[in-house]
Amino acid sequence: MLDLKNAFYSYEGQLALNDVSLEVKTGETLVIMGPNGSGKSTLLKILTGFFPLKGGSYQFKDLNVDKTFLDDPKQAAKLYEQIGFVFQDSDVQLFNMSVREELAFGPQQLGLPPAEVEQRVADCLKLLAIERLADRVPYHLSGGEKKLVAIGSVLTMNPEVFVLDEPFNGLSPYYRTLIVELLAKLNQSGKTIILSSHHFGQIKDICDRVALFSEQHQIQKIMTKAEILNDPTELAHLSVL
Ligand SMILES: Nc1ncnc2c1ncn2[C@@H]1O[C@H](COP(=O)(O)OP(=O)(O)OP(=O)(O)O)[C@@H](O)[C@H]1O
Repeated sequence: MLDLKNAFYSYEGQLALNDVSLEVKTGETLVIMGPNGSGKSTLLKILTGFFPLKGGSYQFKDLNVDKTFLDDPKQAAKLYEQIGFVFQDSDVQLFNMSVREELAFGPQQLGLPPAEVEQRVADCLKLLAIERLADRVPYHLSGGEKKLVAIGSVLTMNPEVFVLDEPFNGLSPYYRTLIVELLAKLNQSGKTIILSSHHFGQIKDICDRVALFSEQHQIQKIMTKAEILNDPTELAHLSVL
C-alpha cells in the first residue's frame, strides 16, 4: 500500500532521513521506534504528504507522491482523503470553537452533505464516549481529552490509513488503554495504522511489526512482534527507548 524507497530528507542542513526504505501493507499496524531525533516524526510527515522527499521515492497505492504531486492541490487531495494524521501536540490540531465543530471540520472539507457530516459527528462522539464534551472548547480540555478529540477529528474523515505521532505521550494509563483499544478496533475494521512510540509495552498488544530507527536516521531493522517477544535482549532494548 505504501512503498518508500531510499528516502532522504533534511531540514536546512540537518539530516532527518538517510536512505530509508519501508513497505507498509494494507491492514497492518506498524510501529516506528527509535531514539529522540532519529527521524520518526519526519517519516510520518512524509508518509502523510506534509512535504516531499528530497531524495528517493514514495508511492502510495498508484500515487507517486513527489513535489509535483503535492504542489497540485487536486492531486494532493487524493492522498489527504486516504491518510489521516494525528499530531504529537494536540494543540496544533485543534483550532475550532467546539468539539462538535472540530469533528465536523474534516468531513465538511471533503464536501459531504450536512446530514452525513452530522451522522459522522454523532457516531464519533459515541464511539469515543465523549458526548459530554461536544460543546466544550477543545483548547480548554485536558491532555487526554484533547488527544481523543484529535483522533476523532481524523476518524470522522474515515481515512484508510491512520498515522499517529506518539499518541500516548503524557497520557495516564486510563487514556492510553482507551486509545490502544480504539486503535485495535480500527485495525479490526480493516484500517492500516502507523504510529510512533517510545514504549514497546504500550503497543505490544496492537503492533504487527516494529521498524527501529538508529541515531544515523536510518531504519536499522524491521521486526515482527513474535521476533521481538522471542528475543529477550531486543525486548529489553525496545522497552527502554
Ligand atoms: N523543523 C525542523 N527544523 C530543523 N530541524 C528539524 C526540524 N524538525 C526536525 N528536525 C531535526 O531532524 C531530525 C529528526 O527529527 P524528528 O522530529 O523526525 O525525530 P524523532 O525521531 O521524531 O524525535 P522525537 O522522538 O524526539 O520526537 C532531528 O535532528 C531534529 O532536530
